Amino acid sequence: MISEKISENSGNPVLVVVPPTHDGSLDLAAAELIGAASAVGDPIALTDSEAHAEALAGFGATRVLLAPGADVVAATAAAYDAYFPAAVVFPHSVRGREAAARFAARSRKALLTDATGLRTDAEGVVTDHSNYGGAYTAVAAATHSAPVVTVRPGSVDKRAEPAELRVEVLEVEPDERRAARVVEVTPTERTSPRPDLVTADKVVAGGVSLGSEEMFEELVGGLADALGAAVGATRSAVDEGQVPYEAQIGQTGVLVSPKLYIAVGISGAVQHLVGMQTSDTIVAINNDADAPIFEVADFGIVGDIFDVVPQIIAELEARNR
Ligand SMILES: Cc1cc2nc3c(=O)[nH]c(=O)nc-3n(C[C@H](O)[C@H](O)[C@H](O)COP(=O)(O)OP(=O)(O)OC[C@H]3O[C@@H](n4cnc5c(N)ncnc54)[C@H](O)[C@@H]3O)c2cc1C
Repeated sequence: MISEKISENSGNPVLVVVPPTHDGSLDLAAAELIGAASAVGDPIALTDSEAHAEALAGFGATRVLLAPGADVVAATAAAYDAYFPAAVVFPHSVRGREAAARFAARSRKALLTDATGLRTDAEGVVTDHSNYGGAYTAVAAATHSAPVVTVRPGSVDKRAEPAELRVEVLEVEPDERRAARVVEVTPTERTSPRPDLVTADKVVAGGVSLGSEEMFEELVGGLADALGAAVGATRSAVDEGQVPYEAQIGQTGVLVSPKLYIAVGISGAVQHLVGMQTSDTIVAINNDADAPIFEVADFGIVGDIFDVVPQIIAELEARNR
């Protein structure tokens, strides 16, 4: 059934795998993944849920493959064999990474992880990767077959034009091989009414120099609220108990890529930079003009955070009134 439809398929398919979520909602990265794939070909989305087909076409998937109840890796293999895409794209999320790695190992394809973009050169699909806090950008390509790519959330601005809804049910052979099974899901209780850190457009992050939980909340929280931003932190601020771990940004925290990132009293250690340096606009406030954060900042204020930040908050509050 599928092979009959291959001839109808557009020239250069790129398979976008949208992994199932624990609550059945559509993966937040879907639009971004389809946008990233559209830079190198015609995005074909693979999902386990018919309920998401319309949204995926709206994001630009020229075809939506449905594989309800199938293991995501087995479904990806079936979709690959049907369409021979130029690349197979997953989100760089916990589920996306796990599925991408299993598919790449099983199908013996190159795995290019944490890409910040896809494009083509004379030889085919290449991916961009930002390393060591943005100090180096690496370009990667597979030496054989289509690459399996995971895309960093929030790193691709491109969005595809909406496409006509074309749905196809994929036939997936039952697979007896071992697969990861989610045994239990315990949602973390969100304690803050502020925007979610990972998906926020604006982030205000603070460092250990805030000195206390109260001061962190007053300055970093206050500036975040004046801007409608999420609150982030360095590991040192978390280690000092100024803010919970869920706010930690960096190598051992979350990766963020907002439109605006304000660093309040943050030195700019490489372990922090890896988590935020793909932000569109970075503003740094630090009293040390030689702090490494200024090397990645678009705008810098050399000054004392205890002087500068209350003035910015007062100015924003006056404008918001
Ligand atoms: C394996 C490993 C993993 C790590 N993972 C992470 C991670 O995920 N995320 C992370 O953030 N870190 C991580 N770290 C820690 C990282 O190396 C740094 O120690 C940490 O990021 C520094 O945090 P900071 O900027 O708050 O503190 P500091 O480096 O101490 O910097 C404080 C800054 O505040 C400035 N300052 C002080 N007082 C004022 C003032 N009054 N006004 C203005 N500026 C002021 C100072 O000039 C300084 O630049 C990791 C480290 C290791 C070894």
